[in-house]
Amino acid sequence: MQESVQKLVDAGEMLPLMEEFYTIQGEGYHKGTAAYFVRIGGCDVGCHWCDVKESWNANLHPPTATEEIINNAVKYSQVVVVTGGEPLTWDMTMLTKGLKDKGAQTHIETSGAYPLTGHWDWICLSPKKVKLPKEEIYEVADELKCIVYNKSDFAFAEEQASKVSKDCILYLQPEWSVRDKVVPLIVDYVMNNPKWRVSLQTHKYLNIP
Ligand SMILES: C[S@@+](CC[C@H](N)C(=O)[O-])C[C@H]1O[C@@H](n2cnc3c(N)ncnc32)[C@H](O)[C@@H]1O
Ligand SMILES: Nc1nc2[nH]cc(C(=O)O)c2c(=O)[nH]1
Ligand code: SF4
Ligand SMILES: [Mg+2]
Repeated sequence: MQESVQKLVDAGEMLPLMEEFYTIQGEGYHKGTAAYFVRIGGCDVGCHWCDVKESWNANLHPPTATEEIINNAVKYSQVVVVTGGEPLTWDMTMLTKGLKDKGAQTHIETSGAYPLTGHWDWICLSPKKVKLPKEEIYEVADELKCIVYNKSDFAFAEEQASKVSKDCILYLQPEWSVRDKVVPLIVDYVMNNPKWRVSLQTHKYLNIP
């Protein structure tokens, strides 16, 4: 990358944009709600079941002016979900300030593995064992969305739930490729531990992005 571009990316004035699309939030608390998704490339957390591995290598995604991302997003929706990749790889200050200045609600999907930047109306924290969240994000997470791939993920989810605020909404979401096997376990678990709720990737059932 050109040095001048690298500087702008470091400052959050440009971001490696992978894709952006207007759709229905499929997961978690806001599922069913129209939102504009901004997917930023770059992630080195390395979840083996990640459903967007094409996002990992930031160099494959063109550095795009943050102002351009903002001006485009607000044309479509008052709710903008920033995801990735891992958006907190980058400085989210400029992006979220610009979106909020234009009256948009800013939501983030994050593993929390990097320092929290940006001004967020909604933080969905989806912690990963392989790269744990930074301590600072637990107290400000609005929802905790733990992915269940096997039985050991329930213990990890409880550990993570003990770190968030009392108002944080707790979700268990099946890992897509093993959903038939883990959905019954999640259903049982939620009935026995009703502080948890089920989250499904409803967009995959609806065949929308
Ligand atoms: C692709 S990630 C991008 C944002 C951020 N890197 C993160 O992991 O939160 C968006 C959401 O999809 C979830 N996810 C990714 N792959 C999944 C899969 N195969 N099954 C279920 N959920 C998945 C993640 O846990 C996260 O909540
Ligand atoms: N419809 C839809 N809802 C989503 N919620 C979180 C997503 C993500 O990949 O971060 C996602 C996604 O990719 N599509
Ligand atoms: S942290 Fe998110 S984007 Fe990164 S590998 Fe895991 S699920 Fe995929
Ligand atoms: Mg997704």
